[in-house]
Amino acid sequence: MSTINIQSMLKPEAPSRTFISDHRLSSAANVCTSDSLHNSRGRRKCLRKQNVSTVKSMRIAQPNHGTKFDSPNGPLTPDKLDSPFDLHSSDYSQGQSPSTSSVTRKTKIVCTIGPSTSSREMIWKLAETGMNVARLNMSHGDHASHQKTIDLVKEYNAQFEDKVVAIMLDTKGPEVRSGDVPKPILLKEGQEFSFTIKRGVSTENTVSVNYDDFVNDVEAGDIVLVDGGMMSLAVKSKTRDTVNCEVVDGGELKSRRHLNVRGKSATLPSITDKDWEDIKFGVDNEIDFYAVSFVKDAQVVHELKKYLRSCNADIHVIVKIESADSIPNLPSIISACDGAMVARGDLGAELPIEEVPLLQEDIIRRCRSVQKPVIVATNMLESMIDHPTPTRAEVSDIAIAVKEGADAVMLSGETAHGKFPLKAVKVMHTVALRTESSLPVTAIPAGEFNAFKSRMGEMFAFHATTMANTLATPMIVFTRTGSMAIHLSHYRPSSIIFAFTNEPRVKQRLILYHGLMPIYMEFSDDAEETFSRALKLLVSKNLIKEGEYVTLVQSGAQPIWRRESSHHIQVRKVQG
Ligand SMILES: Nc1ncnc2c1ncn2[C@@H]1O[C@H](COP(=O)(O)OP(=O)(O)OP(=O)(O)O)[C@@H](O)[C@H]1O
Ligand SMILES: CC(=O)C(=O)O
Repeated sequence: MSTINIQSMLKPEAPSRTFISDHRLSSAANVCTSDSLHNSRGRRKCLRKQNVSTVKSMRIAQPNHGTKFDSPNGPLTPDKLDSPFDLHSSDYSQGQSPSTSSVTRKTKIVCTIGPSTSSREMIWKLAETGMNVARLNMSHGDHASHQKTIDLVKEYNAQFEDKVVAIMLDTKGPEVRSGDVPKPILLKEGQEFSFTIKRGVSTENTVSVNYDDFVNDVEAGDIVLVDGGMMSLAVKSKTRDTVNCEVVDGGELKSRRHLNVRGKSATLPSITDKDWEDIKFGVDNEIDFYAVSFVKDAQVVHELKKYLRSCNADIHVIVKIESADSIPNLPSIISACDGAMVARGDLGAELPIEEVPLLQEDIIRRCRSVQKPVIVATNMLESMIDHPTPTRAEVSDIAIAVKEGADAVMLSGETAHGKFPLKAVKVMHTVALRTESSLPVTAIPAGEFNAFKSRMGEMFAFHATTMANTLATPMIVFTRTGSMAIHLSHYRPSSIIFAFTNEPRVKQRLILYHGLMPIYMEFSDDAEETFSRALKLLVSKNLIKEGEYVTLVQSGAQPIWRRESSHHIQVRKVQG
């Protein structure tokens, strides 16, 4: 076992900017020297000599850009990858579950549950294929149908200590929609067409809209988008109750279609009366996350959090960035929330579509810098709603989100009402896994060094990550609040992080974070006994092997065995 203890960590030498060069991590005993650790033969010898070894001084290498180097656990590049080329469409038609180990995938998968996937069988298969979070879209379905899904997910979760699917309730928000039409209205380019706030109108040149301020919000010259841009109309004039347009891009206007005005957000409150009812439904069911639609400022997040505190509900708030008005307020919104979703559908309707990739990158960067999870959503495998294979552009889209460091990627219609929901999850899994395997071992983002000096948990997470990366070991952390696991996830170690917690809600929540595999376990007062049980459990589940080395982190805001020891990072060999 190699141990770095806190007393020796309090006076680190000044680190360099982007990597530690010849950074000395000293501890009480001197068993392995810097040279022996850096030299692969020496390192093996040293680690073989005794399973318990203490790191005296260690050179931590520059970020490894693709070069394999030896470690006690073998090559650093992941070796357990599924082949990206082993997809056979016949294996993944609806109802068949491929056996996919999602253990080594770090980017999480959110699946929207809908008619294609709401059965018990499909929830099970989605979970086994790689779903980490089940999303309930409150724009569709009713409480009875969503209740059924929640119960099924909870039934699944109750069977496993090392598997979990979190539940995310996505609010409908202040959506503006056209009214019901008995049959689709054909819109032709150049034709005049009007939206009226009068109820129940459906003629070949006018349809109702469900939002009275629509006439006040739009001006001549605005562009109205239907279904996120499938059709578009230019506003020409308006009266007290009607907006007159000319069709720019035509199509078939069906019932209750989503309307956006390019560059403008509706002046409706972000949380509507229906949303409050749905939020209460979420509280009653102890769901894990709200995805709040059309957040425009931090105020709405504060309001929701205040309500949740008043109900004593421990539910995290993910803001959906999809409203034009949210963009100038991104810093305060991200500071107020618990995580964010890049909701590219509405974002690309309210803002010019060419802004979407840039905003995606910016939102991911902002969330990562404050250790909050970020989800990239919409159209990721859109063609798989109808087809068994994705387009190459869709595959690249997933790869880009993974490279940008998103915690999660999301499927919408693909799993809600698509023909190939399991295959879509499998494709997402495989593409994410393959992309992750190509990423260089993390360089710590510039600017991080100043932050961790004053924060013990972050400092430990940083050094533990550097050690685990250097030695190519999985990480194991024990956490009550989740905070240390989140710090570790932030540094994006090259291996998976097994996060043991004795809090079921923390287990549920951690599944959204990059690289974390949360596992429920009771903690005893005896740290050694708890470590030993944790290692046995991982071995019994084939998650680690006997003889393998693991990096064990014992730290965080509330160290669990405070009386027994100080903060520790240990490297130890898994014993039989
Ligand atoms: N619970 C549900 N019940 C029935 N259909 C659903 C449900 N959830 C999703 N769907 C269907 O899956 C489609 C895609 O889901 P998604 O979550 O992307 O909806 P959306 O973005 O709100 O789309 P839309 O604007 O069409 O409502 C929806 O348009 C709907 O047809
Ligand atoms: C997910 C969602 O709501 C959007 O992309 O608009």
